[in-house]
Amino acid sequence: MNALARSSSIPSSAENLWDRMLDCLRQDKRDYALGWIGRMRPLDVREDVLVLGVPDRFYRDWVDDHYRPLLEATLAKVTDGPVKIGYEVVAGLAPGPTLQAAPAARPEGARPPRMNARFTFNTYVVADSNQLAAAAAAAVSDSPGRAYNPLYVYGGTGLGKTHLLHAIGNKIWERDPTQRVVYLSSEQFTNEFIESVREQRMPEFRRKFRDECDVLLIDDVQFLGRKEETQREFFHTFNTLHELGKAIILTSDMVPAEVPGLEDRLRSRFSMGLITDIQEPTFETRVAILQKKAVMEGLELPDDVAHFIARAIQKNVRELEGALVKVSAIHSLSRQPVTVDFAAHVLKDVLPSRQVVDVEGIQKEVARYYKVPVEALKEDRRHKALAHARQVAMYLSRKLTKGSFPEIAARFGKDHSTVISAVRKVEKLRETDAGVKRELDELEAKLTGE
Ligand SMILES: Nc1ncnc2c1ncn2[C@@H]1O[C@H](COP(=O)(O)OP(=O)(O)OP(=O)(O)O)[C@@H](O)[C@H]1O
Repeated sequence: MNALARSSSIPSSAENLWDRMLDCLRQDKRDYALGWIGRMRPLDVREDVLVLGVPDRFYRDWVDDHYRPLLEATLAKVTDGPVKIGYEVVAGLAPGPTLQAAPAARPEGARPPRMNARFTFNTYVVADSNQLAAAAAAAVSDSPGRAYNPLYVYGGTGLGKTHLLHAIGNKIWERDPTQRVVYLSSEQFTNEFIESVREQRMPEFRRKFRDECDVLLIDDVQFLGRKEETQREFFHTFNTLHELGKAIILTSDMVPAEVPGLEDRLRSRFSMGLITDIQEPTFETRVAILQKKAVMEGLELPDDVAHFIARAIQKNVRELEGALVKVSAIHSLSRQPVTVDFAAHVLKDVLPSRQVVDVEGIQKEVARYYKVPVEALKEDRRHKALAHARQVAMYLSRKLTKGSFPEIAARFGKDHSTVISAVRKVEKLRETDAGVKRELDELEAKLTGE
């Protein structure tokens, strides 16, 4: 029996539940949402899902983007047990209000300015490289102002700091849209401060950041360095919010102690809560991120292509994402299948030439160099020259693609112990045999373009 029907005090029919939800929304003064929500029809209760009828897919996506948290919170109030909202398109239902009309009809329900609805915990891949930062961010969004105040997240460019900052703000706001979440970069804070001074609007500025703020999210806090007046204002903003138990979350590309020109009193304030870093993602994390983003893009991404891109772009998730978007866009325009060759071609301008090296490319180059057929590299023939070429190709595959032994072995139709012993043998030869060293140097130069 499903959770909705389990409790005898709970209405079992979809209509009954829906009426109670609408009453609840009116009582909670959420009438602004009824324009959209009120046009849906309760259809059914399946497992733990209340299924609502919507006129079309556009309507469904809009309602889901804007009202799912409110709908699920309201559903939780009128029933118990884990319950979710589902949608089904029903022809003939009245179409929704126009998009333009919607924000005016629901001003207090609008997402806080500058907040990106795409950056959520659901779309964030957690791995070793960001585990602590993600766990701390989740804790802060569960108990804002109590857990780790301030939370200070630092790390290199394009590694997901801004994403986490938005995820915290989105989660707090989605759970309770009355929470006043203020997000901006430290540069924007500086600009607003300067403008407010110039236009004599400081009381308004202080009201915004001190009185009308429950959660302050400041991105790239390192830009406060050497801005003395702004730092002074920020110091007082920080103290006021902190004393009131309001949550403060900061990101930066370095630890507070290293931010040039940052006053000591801010350094020590920034270190009062938790300082945590985000490291460069490992190969496995990069693959996981690509796979998640591919699902979001609606792109079917074969594993070997994900591995190829993840090997080529190692330091920056933004670039990783950019590469995937490019592959996806050109695939949908050209309808060409997504293969490693296709990705290498599409990304040739994005990737430095040494980065587009893959096992197939290495096999071709090595075969050409030793004047043997490519296919012979994948066979078992023990002819001395062939065995040498095969071992060199395995060694270079390991060195230049950073692929795992089993991955490389699969490309040669061998098992991984064969690749391990080939790599060891060539490593030794490189040190002891000047001829082999020269061959390897020449091959590497050809393959990497260096
Ligand atoms: N772990 C992750 N999971 C999913 N997406 C990620 C992850 N890390 C980064 N991204 C994505 O990479 C892109 C860049 O991330 P973000 O803007 O948060 O980086 P940043 O660390 O703030 O960079 P910068 O210091 O340059 O501002 C975003 O589109 C973000 O969604």
